[in-house]
Amino acid sequence: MDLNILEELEEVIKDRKINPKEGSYVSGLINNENDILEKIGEECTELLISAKDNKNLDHEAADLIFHIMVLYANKDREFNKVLQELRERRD
Ligand SMILES: N=c1c2ncn([C@@H]3O[C@H](COP(=O)(O)OP(=O)(O)OP(=O)(O)O)[C@@H](O)[C@H]3O)c2ncn1[C@@H]1O[C@H](COP(=O)(O)O)[C@@H](O)[C@H]1O
Repeated sequence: MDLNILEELEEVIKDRKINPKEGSYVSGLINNENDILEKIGEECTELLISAKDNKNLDHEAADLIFHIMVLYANKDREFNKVLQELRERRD
């Protein structure tokens, strides 16, 4: 499993927060937690529909994970906490 992509993506998201970039999707969304949460709500619904239709599941799951990562960056919370949480749940 390629977990490096999560680290790379987290770095880009954090950088967009500190150094806003013209035309950047992340820069436009970050710092506005209500917008981020609204987007996560939409992405959850899109994931449910795609699962029921058996269509675009990977695309929609990636969208949801990405937006959760934006939320974590906005809260200055390491996404690694999620991975740690899963690790701690292991039997
Ligand atoms: N991984 C993503 C990523 N995933 C989803 N999105 C955006 O999230 C939005 C999702 O919106 P919607 O679900 O409403 O769907 P949509 O607009 O119809 O587009 P789809 O994604 O469904 O095709 C789209 O505008 C996508 O472009 C992303 N935008 C950026 N990234 C990463 O973030 C990095 C920085 O991006 P910028 O901030 O734009 O430079 C990029 O290099 C990418 O690695």
